[in-house]
Amino acid sequence: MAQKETNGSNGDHISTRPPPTPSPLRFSKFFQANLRILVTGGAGFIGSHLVDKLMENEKHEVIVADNFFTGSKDNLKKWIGHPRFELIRHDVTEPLLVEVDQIYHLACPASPIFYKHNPVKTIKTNVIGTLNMLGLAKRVGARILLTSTSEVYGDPLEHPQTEAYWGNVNPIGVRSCYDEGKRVAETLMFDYHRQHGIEIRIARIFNTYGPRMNIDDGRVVSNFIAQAVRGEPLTVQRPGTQTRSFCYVADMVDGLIKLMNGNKTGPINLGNPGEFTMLELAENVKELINPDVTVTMTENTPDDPRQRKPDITKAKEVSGMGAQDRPAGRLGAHGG
Ligand SMILES: NC(=O)c1ccc[n+]([C@@H]2O[C@H](COP(=O)([O-])OP(=O)(O)OC[C@H]3O[C@@H](n4cnc5c(N)ncnc54)[C@H](O)[C@@H]3O)[C@@H](O)[C@H]2O)c1
Ligand SMILES: O=C(O)[C@H]1O[C@H](OP(=O)(O)OP(=O)(O)OC[C@H]2O[C@@H](n3ccc(=O)[nH]c3=O)[C@H](O)[C@@H]2O)[C@H](O)[C@@H](O)[C@@H]1O
Repeated sequence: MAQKETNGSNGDHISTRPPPTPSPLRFSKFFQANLRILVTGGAGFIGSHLVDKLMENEKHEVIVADNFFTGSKDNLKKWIGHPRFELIRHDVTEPLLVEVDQIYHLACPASPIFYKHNPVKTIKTNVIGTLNMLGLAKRVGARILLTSTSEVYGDPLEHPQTEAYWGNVNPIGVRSCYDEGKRVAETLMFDYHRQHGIEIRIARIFNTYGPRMNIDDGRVVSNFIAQAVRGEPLTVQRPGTQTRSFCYVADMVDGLIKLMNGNKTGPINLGNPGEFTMLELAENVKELINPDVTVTMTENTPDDPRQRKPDITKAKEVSGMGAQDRPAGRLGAHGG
């Protein structure tokens, strides 16, 4: 079939190839909900909050597929046994056959210490896992959203980062299994979109924080809070002037749902442009939680990005997605 594409830099790539038709099984007599939604990685931090939000809509049926590497059933315990909810222990590096209308593809360890723990598995999850989910989307005619990352910009030489920036990424470093893995995942999404007409959405998520972060997964917000609560020194990795921009998880989930249901393919940056140095963050946590703790400088890890701040102009264009644009206030303002 003839196919025409526009490949604009404004997040609205359009393939004129019609999307695949839903499988007839989707409309079997067991079908009840208006929308059946698969969330891979739904037992994790962001995924479980996304499931909570999706389940609020009584017309949704939600299926979670997760291998529980970094996620936990505990995050979903309030939904286990619910008639509109199913939990499958499944590794996305293996094919999955389910009849769904939308796929939120989150499965991937996100904390640097976990994704570096088994880098070959991490890249398999990003590449083979995304291929499998795209194959599923093609077979059943589902729309698929990938949670990519600000790490696709690597150690960015442009600041703040717009979606048009191609990044500065080390292809052979210890973070490459994750950042290059996500870059390949984005490539696969666009190839399936152009070649097969799959309806795709790509979110480039910037550092997100909130309840259910693993206390011991090494991410900076949970590390500092846990250290402050225990009365231990806050470990700022050198030089401490590196920056990050932190988004509250409820805002992230709203952004993901709006992106999925809007008409832009992305990639679209999702995050809060409020930018902190790690030293500022430590001082902030200290002041809010335990003014008696000290701040200590420790060794950093290779290829740590020196600055990161999203340009969220495009996110704001997707109707009502300004929720991420919180003032660059104190992290505690959300009580998360
Ligand atoms: N949290 C952030 O700041 C952030 C930033 C950028 C991008 N992201 C992306 O968002 C997504 C969710 O991140 P998170 O912070 O909730 O991480 P998380 O580690 O809490 O959740 C990831 C989930 O995926 C599951 N998983 C991992 N490998 C899998 C596999 N092979 N098969 C099936 N399930 C698997 C884990 O068990 C876990 O439940 C990830 O794709 C991550 O790359 C997160
Ligand atoms: O938002 C993103 O795109 C990425 O952000 C994070 O990766 P990173 O920014 O390295 O997250 P942290 O491990 O929380 O580190 C943030 C900064 O804090 C510093 N840090 C970390 C831990 C600590 O105890 N002290 C400390 O100063 C690190 O050196 C780094 O500069 C996530 O964990 C990735 O999954 C995600 O894709």
